[in-house]
Amino acid sequence: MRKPRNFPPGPLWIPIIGSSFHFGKAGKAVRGGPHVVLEILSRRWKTNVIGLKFGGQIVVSVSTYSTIKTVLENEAFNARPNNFFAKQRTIGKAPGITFAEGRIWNDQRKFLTRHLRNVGLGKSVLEVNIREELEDVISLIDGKSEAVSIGELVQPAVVSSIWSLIAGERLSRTDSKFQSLLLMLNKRSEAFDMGGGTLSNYPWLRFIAPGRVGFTLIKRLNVQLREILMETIDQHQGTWTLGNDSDLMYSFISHMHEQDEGEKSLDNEQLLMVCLDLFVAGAHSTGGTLDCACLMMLLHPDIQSKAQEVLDKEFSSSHSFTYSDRHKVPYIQAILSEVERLHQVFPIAGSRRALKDVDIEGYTIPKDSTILINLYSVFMSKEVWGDPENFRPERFLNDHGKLIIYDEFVPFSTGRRRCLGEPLARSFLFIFFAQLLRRYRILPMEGKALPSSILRTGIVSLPQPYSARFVQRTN
Ligand code: HEM
Repeated sequence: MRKPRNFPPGPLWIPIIGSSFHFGKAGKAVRGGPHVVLEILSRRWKTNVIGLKFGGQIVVSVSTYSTIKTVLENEAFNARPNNFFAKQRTIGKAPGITFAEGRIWNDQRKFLTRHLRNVGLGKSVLEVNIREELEDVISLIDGKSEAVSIGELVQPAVVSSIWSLIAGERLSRTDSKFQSLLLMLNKRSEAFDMGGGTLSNYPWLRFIAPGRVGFTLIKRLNVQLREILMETIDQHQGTWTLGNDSDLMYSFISHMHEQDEGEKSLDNEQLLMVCLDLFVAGAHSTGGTLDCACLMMLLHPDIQSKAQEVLDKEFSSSHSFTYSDRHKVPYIQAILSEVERLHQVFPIAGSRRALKDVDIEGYTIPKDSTILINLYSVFMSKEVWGDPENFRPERFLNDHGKLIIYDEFVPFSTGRRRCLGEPLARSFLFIFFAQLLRRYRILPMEGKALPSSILRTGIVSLPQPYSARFVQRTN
């Protein structure tokens, strides 16, 4: 295939594999994931818009804040790629929320935003739920005499919080349903890391090496996840009564009853996919960010000490944190912001698809191209941050110690399709982080090398597994 007319510059296309060879070659020369390679290519070609082709897919990567904002605010980029990866993640035929578009996306987005506002965000229901999870994590840490792998403790807590919002019940960590859900979500994420990109670009590989590209595992996990979620959806269908919107499943069933005669888009399949999308989008991202925040405290003891001084000054040791406490401790918010900036769990924000031919910075992006939004380029911009490679929470504070809101700080993306769960993620991160730091000194393991701050790149970038000592503070 020849490059389309007025296509953005980028590496040479080779028959069948497109830019993969040159992309891979550029990748070998740098340390870091695809976002780093895209940034290098962008500099090499002196452009914010790079044109690529992976297998049969035309891909365009955009970098720098102004170009990214232009793309994210353009309705013509408000769809997601419709490739093999997208089809595999949908289990059945329903689009859910993350891969929905057009009228269904609009409806589901409005419905979910309203529901999350009503039952959760800013309401005590959500905070009670987060606090219960936190107490569980604290009891597990207190029960350990030595190494704590905080990532392994907090990720189940996020899954459990999301489950409570969805199904209105709290599952104990030892509950077999919860254990299966957690295991499957983790394995599914690993399987997509292993094969997601390859399968999207070369879907025919599933016939040749289904095991190696993760296809067999993805299929099996889809069936198992479906069973767990459908069982709970069926229970909700059986017990639903008019006016009971106490959890997301009931609320969705009410919404189903409201849909126009003959309208078929809202059904159990769609509810199943919405639930799965919330787990997939929210669990590893929120858990991974908190894990990173603890790691940064371990690696920067001076910053940890300052954070603890700030917390000790404002709150007693028996204080139970709420999200509104954040206003009293901007330094804690600054630390979390700096973690989100320097260690992005999504260095490439959710990919988009061009709904028509669109001109960006003088280049023509062909209809149906996949657009990669390289947030890494924004967060590592020298022009914006001066010293982007340093972990320096103070950059988020003004001379009066108040939080600075930067336009360029968009870890949850921007535009109409930005993250739906941001307030949930932010409440979770603040309450957990503040309470853990108020209670524990996070220390390295004695006699062991310090853990690395370089993240493992995958669909979500996460810290490499590490252990720390969580020593209870005395005051
Ligand atoms: C630190 C945690 C999180 C980060 C950094 C994050 C970041 C993002 C980003 C960058 C996107 C792509 C937006 C775009 O395409 O422009 C996204 C989408 C999304 N996120 Fe989050 N997210 C987090 C937590 C959560 C949580 C807790 C939930 C819900 C439980 C959630 C639900 C979603 C959904 C449903 C979408 C797709 C929205 C749509 O397509 O309309 N996220 N998130």
